[in-house]
Amino acid sequence: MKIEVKDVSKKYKDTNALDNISFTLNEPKIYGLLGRNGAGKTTFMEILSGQILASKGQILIDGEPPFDNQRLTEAICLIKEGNNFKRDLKVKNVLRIYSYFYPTWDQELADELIAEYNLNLNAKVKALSKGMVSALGIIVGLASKAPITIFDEPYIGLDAAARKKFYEILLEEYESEKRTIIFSTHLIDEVSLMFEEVLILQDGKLVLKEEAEELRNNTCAVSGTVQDVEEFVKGKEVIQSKNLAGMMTAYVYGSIEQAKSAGLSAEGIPIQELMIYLTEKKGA
Ligand SMILES: Nc1ncnc2c1ncn2[C@@H]1O[C@H](COP(=O)(O)OP(=O)(O)OP(=O)(O)O)[C@@H](O)[C@H]1O
Repeated sequence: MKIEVKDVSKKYKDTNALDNISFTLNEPKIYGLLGRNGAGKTTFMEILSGQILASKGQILIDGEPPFDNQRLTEAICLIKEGNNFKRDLKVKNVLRIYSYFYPTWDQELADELIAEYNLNLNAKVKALSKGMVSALGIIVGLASKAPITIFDEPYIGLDAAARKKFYEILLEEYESEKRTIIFSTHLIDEVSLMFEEVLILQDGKLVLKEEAEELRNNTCAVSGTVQDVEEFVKGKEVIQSKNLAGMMTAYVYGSIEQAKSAGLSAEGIPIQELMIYLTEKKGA
């Protein structure tokens, strides 16, 4: 489904949670939505999923706004960090409700995941551990098979092995049937290899939207003497630079090969670091 974000702002009293952002997501991909605390990620995901309205501008999904739009809400599944489910419901009833709600629901996958995460179907949500509540969210998100599936830090309380399993199943599912997956997380290093496109928000503004492959190939950390590095970065966009004892490291848009052929040492920048440098620069 095509997602068009047109001049969207969201204001809460004095806070501009989103400040005039515009972009288009044209195709099913795994998108990483990144940014520091309070950058506006959750606000964006809530507007996209039709849960709240923008103060200005609009989001269109295949040309229609998602708010109060059943055709679209059946096509979007947002799993948040917590509070996804009524606490007094039994797990089996939560799953039943979602299976009725999503026309694309995959019960076989849900059953497989229930077994994988050892979820007690007769337990009430309020009796589950934090990790188990997250597992329930993950099951709903994956089994919904919603054409737009959004995960907002979905794994609080889940241990590393359970998270790894989640990533594996997510990728398997995605490979067998492409859908738009928007993934917001602070554990960027763990998941960044899954991302096909990365969006970074800062203070409600979009500071980067780029194919992950492009980022990997066209950004690098270049190190050498201050003079050599300064010479190399002339005319290039510098994301961040650091000087120490006559040596300099610059994080730039440019290929590793280009830097190496200029006699400098160069390496790729992990997406997590890139996010930090980009948001430092803009915040400075
Ligand atoms: N319901 C609300 N009422 C008032 N302010 C809000 C509300 N929701 C969000 N905000 C504010 O809007 C800004 C963006 O919040 P948002 O939750 O969208 O950020 P985020 O990027 O998801 O942050 P985090 O990574 O910490 O979850 C923050 O300053 C936040 O305090």
